[in-house]
Formats: sequence, C-alpha cells, structure tokens
Amino acid sequence: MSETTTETMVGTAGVINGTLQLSQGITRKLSGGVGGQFKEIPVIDLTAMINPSATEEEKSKLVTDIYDACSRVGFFVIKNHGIEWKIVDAAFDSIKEFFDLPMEKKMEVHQSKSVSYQGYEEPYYTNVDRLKRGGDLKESFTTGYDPFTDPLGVGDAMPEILRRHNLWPNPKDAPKVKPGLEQYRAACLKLMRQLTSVIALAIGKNEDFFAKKATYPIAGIRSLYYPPQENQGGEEVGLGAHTDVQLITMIAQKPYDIQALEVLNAAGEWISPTLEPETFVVNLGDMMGRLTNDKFQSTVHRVCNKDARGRYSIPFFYGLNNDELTETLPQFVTPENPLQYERGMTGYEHYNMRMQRAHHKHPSAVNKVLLGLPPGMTKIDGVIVEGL
Ligand SMILES: O=C(O)CCC(=O)C(=O)O
Ligand SMILES: [Fe+2]
Repeated sequence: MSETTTETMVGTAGVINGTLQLSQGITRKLSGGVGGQFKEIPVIDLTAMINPSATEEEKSKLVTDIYDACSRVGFFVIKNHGIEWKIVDAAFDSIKEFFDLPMEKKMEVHQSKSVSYQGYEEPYYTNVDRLKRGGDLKESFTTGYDPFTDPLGVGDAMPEILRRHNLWPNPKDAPKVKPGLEQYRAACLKLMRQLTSVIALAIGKNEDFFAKKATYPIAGIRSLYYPPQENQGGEEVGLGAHTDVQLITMIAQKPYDIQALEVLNAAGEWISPTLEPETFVVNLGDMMGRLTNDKFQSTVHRVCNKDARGRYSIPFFYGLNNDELTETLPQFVTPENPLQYERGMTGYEHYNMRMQRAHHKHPSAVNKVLLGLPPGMTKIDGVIVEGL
C-alpha cells in the first residue's frame, strides 16, 4: 500500500486509504474486507421455505443461496415469500392516509415526544449521512413492537422498560393507519421468523437459534415518503448512507419499479436492486454483523428518488429481544478475520447509541460539548465531519 493518504469521494461519503468513513462511526473496508464483492443484488425464491412439501434438496439449496447472499452482498430480493399482497397494499393505503394529513396533525405525533424514537419525522429532521450538508428529504413515521398484537406475543411478560410507546394519529383523522400497520407487522413477523430460521441453518445453528432469543422481538415499522428529488447528485438525499441497526430488515416499496435504493459494493459503486411486483428487499443489520464477526455484513445503503413520482416505502426492522446480549460466535473468528467486536451488546444499548447519534435534534442527542470539538463537529477515525 502506498505511503501517501489517498482521499476520494464515493457519492459524498469520504474514503480514506480504502476505508469508507460514514458518520455515526460506521466504517467499511472497500477492498479486502469480507463481503461486498457484487455487481447485482441476488433474487431468492422462498418457495422451499413456505411449502411444507419441499424436498430436503430444495431446502438445502435455499440455505446455500441465503448463505451466499448474506456473506457476499448483505442484500437480496425475495419472491414467493407467502405474504398476501393485499396486506401490503392495505399498509400502503394506511401510510398514504398518514402522510396526507395536514402538517399540524402529523406534528401531534412527532418523534421528539417519544423516548423510544417512535412517531413522525418531518423532511430534514435527520441528516443520517453527516458528510452531506443538505439533510434527508424523507418524511417518516415509526411504530414499534406490541406484545399484545403479535399473535405469538407474551403480553405482560415483556419487561415494561423494553416496550415501545407508540404515538398513533387520532383514528378520527386517520382510521386506517393503526389497523393497516398492525396487520402488516403481524405478516412481517411471521415471515421474518421463518427466514431467520433458514439463516440459523446457514450459520450452522439449530433452526430455533434466533426464535429462542426473540420472544418479544424488535419489530419496528418505519413508513417513509420520498418526494421526487430535484437536486440530483447534489447535497440532498432521500435518506443518507447508513447501515441498519437490527438483525435483518425487509422493505416493501410503491411504486415497485422506482430504482431509488442504492447499495454500496466493495468497489465503491452504488448498485440498485431490480424489483418485480410483489417482492421485498431484505438486508442485514449491524446485530447480524456483530454475531458473525461481519461475515454476514450490514451493507451500506442510501435512498435517492430521482423518479418524477413520489416513492413510499415500508422497512420492517427485525431483531432479538432488546435485553438479549449479542456476542460474536467463536466460529467466525479466524486468523484471516480477527475479532471485530470486543464485547457483546444488547439490542437496547446498540439501538439507543445509534439513534442518539442519528437524531441530533432529539432531546436525547449525545452532548456535543463532551467531545471537546468545535460545536457541530466531530471526528471519525481522524476525519473531522459536521454533526453528531
Ligand atoms: O426506503 C428504503 O428503501 C430504505 C429505507 C432505509 O434504508 C431505512 O429506513 O433504514
Ligand atoms: Fe436502511
């Protein structure tokens, strides 16, 4: 490697000596790292998972396909997943009803009123990639897991401190929002429980490896609206470059054919999945990275809606019980891939840390003065960037 420091830009994320530096302390080796060698996002047919008469051969091919997608890409498109699309359509009707509300109604459920980061975020409320100046154009509405509406929920056995305190709009203003999203959450939970059992097999564990630790799982739904983005390639972005926080995310979007989601490969190129009707995009989050020593990596992505149409999307974030300690599995620590995470972390700790950093306007935001840097600036691995 050359002695001199090379500085180039990938999109607007800084690259220093082959390492991508994102805000929120996220770094990714762009070459030589474990995954990221891809030019397209694979499509995985889940028939063998949902069809009870699938053969052992079909099931084991699925496990192999999932292993390949998780270790090489961290993103894949799923089809034949078993979710009835009318449930997804109803969820999109619900979120349209929400985003069409007048601003003062949306502000009644604003995220700053929630200790657990639920509720509405107006355009520019976040600037997830602080290496950009413009901020995120998206509007969003976040709701979390409820142990009383999950068909397998444990109700009061879920510790009170771990519950999300959802802020729902008044049903007189928006009657479809709560029922549409709760029905969608139940469908996603069922699918993610099945899919994580396949992932468990892919990492050499028993099928119930994740299920045992997910009796009151994270099951967050973030509803998003991205207006058409006029300032293309400039400092504005629909949602800045980031990694997801939980184990696994599943995204539906409408219209299905807008290519706005972009995924970063190890060559520093942004790759968009090609979607067909009635498919979801699935991607891995940081907790999966911690568990597998980044063998299954949470891949960096962002959203830029360059289409003339507005784009709605609904990511569903799935994770273990929030008080479950995630430690790297020893099988993933090798001389070629030494331990990346020195200590275990609960989802609760990791989520709060990431949310405090991502939401600089939220009352809980990390105190910038403590960093000993000029106000509004912070340092990530020696690189001074705005924000945090
Ligand atoms: O809108 C999308 O497709 C992705 C959104 C996303 O990456 C997120 O909310 O974490
Ligand atoms: Fe994401």
